[in-house]
Amino acid sequence: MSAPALSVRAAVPERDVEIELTVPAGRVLALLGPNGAGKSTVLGLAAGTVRPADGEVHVAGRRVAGEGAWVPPHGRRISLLAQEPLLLPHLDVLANVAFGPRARGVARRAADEVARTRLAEVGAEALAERRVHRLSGGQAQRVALARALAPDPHLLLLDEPLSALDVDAAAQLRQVLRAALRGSGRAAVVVTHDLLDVLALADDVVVLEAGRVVEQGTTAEVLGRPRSGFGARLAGVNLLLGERVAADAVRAGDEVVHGLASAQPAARTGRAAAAFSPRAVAVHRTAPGGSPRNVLPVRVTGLEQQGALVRVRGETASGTRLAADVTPASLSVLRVGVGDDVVLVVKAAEVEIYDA
Ligand SMILES: Nc1ncnc2c1ncn2[C@@H]1O[C@H](COP(=O)(O)OP(=O)(O)OP(=O)(O)O)[C@@H](O)[C@H]1O
Repeated sequence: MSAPALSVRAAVPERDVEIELTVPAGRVLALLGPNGAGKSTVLGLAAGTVRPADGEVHVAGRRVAGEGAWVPPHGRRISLLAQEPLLLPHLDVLANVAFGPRARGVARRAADEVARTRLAEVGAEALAERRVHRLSGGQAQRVALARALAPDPHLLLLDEPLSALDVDAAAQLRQVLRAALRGSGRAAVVVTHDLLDVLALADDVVVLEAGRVVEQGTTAEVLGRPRSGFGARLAGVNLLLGERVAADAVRAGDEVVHGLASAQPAARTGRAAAAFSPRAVAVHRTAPGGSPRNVLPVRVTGLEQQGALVRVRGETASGTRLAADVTPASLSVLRVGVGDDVVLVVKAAEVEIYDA
């Protein structure tokens, strides 16, 4: 098996970042997390713009940072595609894309050949002779992608590559990126806030919070069974994390939530998650009597339209954020507003319980 494209086990104490993660050869990792979680720091550790105080960084099996080792950015064979295309304004498109191979000593004709192949790959071969200032935002970002791919890097770093584009241009470039990455043998780390990028591009997901990895797995695992608040919001589910008190029940803060154990638990106790869809939740003013349902008191923190439904956002006394998607009609009967105390009600049959 070939060495991982990237492995990081590093501490950057001045940023309170302590990270361990691996990008296997040929795979695409989505790096997710709230602002200030440490995503840029991880990219910097890989690219060589951030030095770890402790630990090691390996790129394609080579130690590029660690005690007694330091390979500067240009020696790492890592390409970056950032929000802005960062093209050289005085060169035409072909020369921009040929620049990386040329800098690695490839002869001009061969470098131009590589550049044309990469431009064709991103659907921009017709732009080869164009001056950079005459490109649209989407075209420039395609060219920047071709430029990033041209030196045949060990690893591609994508730092919110679509966020400066309008919706249509972003959708097009997402497909171009998908074609360039999925199943190509290329390895990449993509920092994004967009679920569509994760779905289109990522084999694996790492979620960072406050400088630590809080969740990692394949994209299907993380979206199917999130184990962090951020992962749950991305997956669009409600998540309560706590201690298992029975095969089918989790204590989270003051609440015990009953559900269906989706798999044989590893143990009768231990950390567990209770997850359920906002669509499975009803909103009441007071707890309804009768059938055995989970009743979760929250204070309403926001209301927003969600397609034909209204999303009611709330927070439990212990600070867990939950959401319910209800019809406008049911909400108008309740007359619920921000700041009100309500109860969210969900049937046990709608709640999935799993180890966390
Ligand atoms: N140049 C710097 N010097 C010192 N601390 C920094 C520097 N850059 C970032 N930090 C701190 O390091 C921590 C991690 O920041 P980082 O920029 O890696 O997060 P991020 O996940 O990329 O955030 P964002 O989504 O806002 O870009 C934060 O606490 C931040 O304030």
